[in-house]
Amino acid sequence: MNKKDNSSDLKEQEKKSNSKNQGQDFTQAFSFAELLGKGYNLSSELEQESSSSDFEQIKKLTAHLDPQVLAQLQHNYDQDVEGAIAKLAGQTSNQDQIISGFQSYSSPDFIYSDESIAQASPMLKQYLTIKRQHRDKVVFFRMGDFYEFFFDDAVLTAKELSLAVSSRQAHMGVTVPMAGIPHHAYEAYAAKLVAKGYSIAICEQTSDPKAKGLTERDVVRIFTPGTLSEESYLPARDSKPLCAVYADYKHYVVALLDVSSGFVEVSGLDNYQDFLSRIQQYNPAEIIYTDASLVDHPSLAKFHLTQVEESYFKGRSPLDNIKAVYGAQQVERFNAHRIFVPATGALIKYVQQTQMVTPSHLQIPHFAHENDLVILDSASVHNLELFATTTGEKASSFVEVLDTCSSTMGARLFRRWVRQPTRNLAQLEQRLDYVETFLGNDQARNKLITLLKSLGDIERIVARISLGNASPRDIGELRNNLLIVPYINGVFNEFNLPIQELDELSPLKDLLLAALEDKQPMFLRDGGVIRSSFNAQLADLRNVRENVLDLLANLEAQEKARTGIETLTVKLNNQNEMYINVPSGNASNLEKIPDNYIHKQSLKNARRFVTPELRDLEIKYSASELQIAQIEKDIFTSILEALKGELKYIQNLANQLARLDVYVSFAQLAYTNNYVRPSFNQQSQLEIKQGRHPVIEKLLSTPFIANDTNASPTSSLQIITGPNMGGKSTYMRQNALIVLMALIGSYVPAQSANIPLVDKILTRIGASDDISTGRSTFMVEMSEMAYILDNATEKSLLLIDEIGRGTSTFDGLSLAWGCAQYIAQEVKALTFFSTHYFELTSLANSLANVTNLSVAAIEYNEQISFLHEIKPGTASKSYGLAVAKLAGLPAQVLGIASAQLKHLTSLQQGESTSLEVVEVAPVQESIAPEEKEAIALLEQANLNELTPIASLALLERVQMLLKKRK
Ligand SMILES: Nc1ncnc2c1ncn2[C@@H]1O[C@H](COP(=O)(O)OP(=O)(O)OP(=O)(O)O)[C@@H](O)[C@H]1O
Repeated sequence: MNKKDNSSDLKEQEKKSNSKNQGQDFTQAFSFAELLGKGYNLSSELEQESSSSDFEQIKKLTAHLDPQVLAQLQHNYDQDVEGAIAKLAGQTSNQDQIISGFQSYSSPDFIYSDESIAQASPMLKQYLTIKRQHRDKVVFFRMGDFYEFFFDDAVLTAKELSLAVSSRQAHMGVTVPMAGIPHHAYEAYAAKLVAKGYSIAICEQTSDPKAKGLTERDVVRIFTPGTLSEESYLPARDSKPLCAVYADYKHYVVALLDVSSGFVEVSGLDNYQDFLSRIQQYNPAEIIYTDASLVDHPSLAKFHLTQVEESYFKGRSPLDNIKAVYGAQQVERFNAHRIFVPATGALIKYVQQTQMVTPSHLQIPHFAHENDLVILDSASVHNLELFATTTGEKASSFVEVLDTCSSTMGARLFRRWVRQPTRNLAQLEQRLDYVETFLGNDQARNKLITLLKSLGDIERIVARISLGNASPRDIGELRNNLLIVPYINGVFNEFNLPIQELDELSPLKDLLLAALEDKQPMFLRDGGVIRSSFNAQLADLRNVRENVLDLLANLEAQEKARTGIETLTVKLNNQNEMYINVPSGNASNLEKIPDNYIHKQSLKNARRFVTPELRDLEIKYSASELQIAQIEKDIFTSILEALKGELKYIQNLANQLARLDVYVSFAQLAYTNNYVRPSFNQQSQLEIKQGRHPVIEKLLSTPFIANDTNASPTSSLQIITGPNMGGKSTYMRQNALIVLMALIGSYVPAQSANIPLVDKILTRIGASDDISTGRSTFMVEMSEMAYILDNATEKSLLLIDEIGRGTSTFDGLSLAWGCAQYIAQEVKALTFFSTHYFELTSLANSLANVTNLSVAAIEYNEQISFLHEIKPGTASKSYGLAVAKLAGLPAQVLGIASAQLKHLTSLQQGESTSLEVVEVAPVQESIAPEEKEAIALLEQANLNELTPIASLALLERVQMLLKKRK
């Protein structure tokens, strides 16, 4: 659209606004109101631009509107943007109208060229210069009371945030769409965009907007999906971490940072597949990289990938950044792990660049030692339903069902542990010792749960203090939490074993107790943050404000007594002026006026005076409001500074509380669900007595059948056969989940469990097309299998469920056999291998480390009943037809299938040569005539009229018929 079109748009609006029902045309009026709102706020700058004819037009157009309608719309717009927009969207019925004419708009690259910037008006020049540096972000450009969006950003925000888009004068022949939001509502809008995966640059006015000339502007904060610390952008019980990835010729590195808590972890992997798995495990909200080939893999396509300059990762900058944040001591530690430097340094720089401060809350990086890591491939995370079920539902996932943490800090730590199981034995035993201790006293544990439930999110408050966006409410919350800590320490004494006490941070607590009012406002500007008792000047000023009328009354009484003028009054007017009023009708009054009264004003019936004392009070009173705000601000800032100095200790306390919460919740889980403490071994032995599936047992309404597991290097490959629906997948998953639970330090659902410290849990369960990468079911299956065969070791745990289903029977069987034999002979990992190919069970005849297991089922009268019991040996048959019957397949189909099954069996035994079409007569209704009669009797009975006796007779007849049927 060019300028001509644009002005014709405005003419069209003018025409509409002149029409009789202009007041009812909400949509139209709304956009005028919006324009007007912008016009007011932009006026000084727009008017300075020689070519601001559009501004003139806006003024002209809005002048036609009924002022009342306009005022109301303006008010709606300011008070309730969301509501006004929703109303607008509702009335326009379709979003296209809101962005009329801009659907296919795209601003050309040349508008960011030097030439374009040179030709732009001053304000646009400023905008383009800033936007040129932030092309990949939506720029929130502050203009007066609004944040404005221009060009593509305007069209994008109009679409994503349902804003009305207008256009200003064209630049270089290119239409300039613009949209805007009121500044005070920006958080909600920004949160929406960030949730949709956009990055945002907030550009503020950095010089006084009232001063002459162009207001200076600069980007003060960048929001990206992985660098958020504000509560409104983050899920409470999970984190949105940032990852940096790097590789040299030998190693792959993933560095993780949770900006909202300061947690940093770096892992080095020696192969690309493990590197990919590690990223999946972390599930970052954003990944930064410089080398594109490193992230060019379909499994990473779902992540928000941000390419940064090479200097983030290379040269001196990374080490300098590490030094700036952690000091020389940590640099030495990094010297021993040089490969960790680039990615860690890049993380720090990215946070500096987006938050515009050097973060002081980053925790000492945890180097994930390769010997401690347990790799979970993405198939395991998916198939073990750790964070969502395979159908995408969150509520019945492992973490949701087992998260009983009392605080959000604990809930996030629990999820982090689930993502990062460990095989560091000392660490696991220490966690389990705590769980055991807390399990030891139910009453004390319940007290701890109550206390932990009242905790706020200290971890995130620490991050906000460090990044400079902590609110008074945050600090009030911190104070309240510090008050709880001594009580928690008190409960520790009730347990049998000694528990290290939490640091109560008493000096800090005392400071906050003394300084902060009991209740804190959200914003400092709302006032009432600091206690009067904390600062004498503040007390004095508040006293003046709150007690001014009393003070004046006292003064009045005092002056009356001193002067003897009975009718004298001391007044405060609307302009905050104070004076002594002496009625002048009585001459004796005037004679009594003392020397220190200074004449202020003479009225017809009175004279007004001030005294030095009264003037002091007046000055104090007028200035008190601003002074109070200033004093509160100064004190609050100094408190924040004090807290920054103690950040490490507060963070340490937050970490301790989070861990405590997880231990207590593990103890509570163990108590309510009858879990047991696992033991560990390095010999790849998995021995579980009466193991259960931790999630299914909680969701089933019927009792869960517990099963034993005994796998070791002498029986490392366990082939499981049995009917569909028999419980094979459940059994395999339960084994993996029990191992995983043990490797995060939890008790496990079993009577006893001896768990191997496995290096990887790799899974191949179920078949699904991967539409996103265009791979067929069979291709996905084979790729996953290839990864497993390539990466599994003797120390791994493998779950393989029905490999070879997506191709012909013989191909499938041969492939399944090949994989099973290779795993048994070469990989030697502990493997649960479920299959419907009975042929595979004969592997056990020739390979010593292969064991056969089967799921028991009973078939009676063509009905199948599942026992869900796992037993040694091979299943006698597959019961596929019985299950199909259960599922309701037509009887005729079952008849054909049954005949073909017989043929196939004889074919295998060489008795016949090929399959042929089988004719099966339409199956007669399997229902007996007696049953039919019984049903008809029940159907026809009028229950409203049946007497009790007749009902009994009917029941008797029905029962007799059913007994008679064959
Ligand atoms: N041990 C158990 N105790 C109670 N119910 C169970 C048990 N194991 C499985 N089930 C129930 O049986 C259902 C089917 O189990 P599962 O999916 O494990 O069977 P399967 O043998 O793997 O079947 P298929 O071969 O068709 O994949 C489960 O959803 C669960 O409700």
